[in-house]
Amino acid sequence: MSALLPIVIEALAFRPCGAAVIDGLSATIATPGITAIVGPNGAGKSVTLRLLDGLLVPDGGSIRFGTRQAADVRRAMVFQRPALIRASVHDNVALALAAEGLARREAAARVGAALERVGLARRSREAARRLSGGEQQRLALARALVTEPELILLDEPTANLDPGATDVIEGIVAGLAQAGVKVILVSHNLGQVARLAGDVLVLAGGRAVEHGPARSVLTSPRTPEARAYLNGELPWTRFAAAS
Ligand SMILES: Nc1ncnc2c1ncn2[C@@H]1O[C@H](COP(=O)(O)OP(=O)(O)OP(=O)(O)O)[C@@H](O)[C@H]1O
Repeated sequence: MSALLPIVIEALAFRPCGAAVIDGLSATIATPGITAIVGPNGAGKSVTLRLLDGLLVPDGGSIRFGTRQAADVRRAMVFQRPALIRASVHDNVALALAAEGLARREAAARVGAALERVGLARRSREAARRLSGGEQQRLALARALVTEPELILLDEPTANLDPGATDVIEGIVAGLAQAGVKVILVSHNLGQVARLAGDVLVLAGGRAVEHGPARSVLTSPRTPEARAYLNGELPWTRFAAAS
């Protein structure tokens, strides 16, 4: 199979109501493993993930996935708040396979393997809505994994979770990356970014302001926008003070 990498984002624009939400974003994601996208609220991180997933269509620019046609890239996205149906844990995962037309036995095996991977195999008959927040997020991960994605897009997957549940999710995500799945993770948890990511892309105002190895971006950011975000400053305070 031809390569998924590099993912080349070029002059990407998204202007849903005239005003630019994504404003000429360019970046090349060339390394396997986990890429983190960070930046202040409203920077355009979630929209970028949706554009990468194909859920939103850009108004300009392009996203290329190695030598592959975008439509052939098996992608899955996990949202901050998992949208679950009123059904069992098993059926919530099986739903993701509905379009694949698999034989019942094969579908059941795939669902079982995905639930095993996130530690929910024994809970498969329970009602999904009765799971805790952390368990629901693991279920959302299983629903993404069952489609056997090459690229998984995670939008703040641990934003509402306690440290223990966060640790479990981080272990699953690290395992996916080790197994060769390309992961792009949006997170405000900079400790998590330091633990997981190989490279970090910083967005501000719908543009990429910095991109590099996690260690150097997190410890010595080069641009004022990245420094402002990573130092926990409110950017408008900083820039207003400078003007
Ligand atoms: N589908 C959409 N159509 C129009 N505007 C949108 C859409 N999705 C998001 N926006 C707007 O785009 C801007 C960026 O939103 P986005 O959710 O990408 O920010 P973010 O960087 O993920 O922020 P946060 O850290 O707060 O989650 C916001 O002003 C938001 O209201």
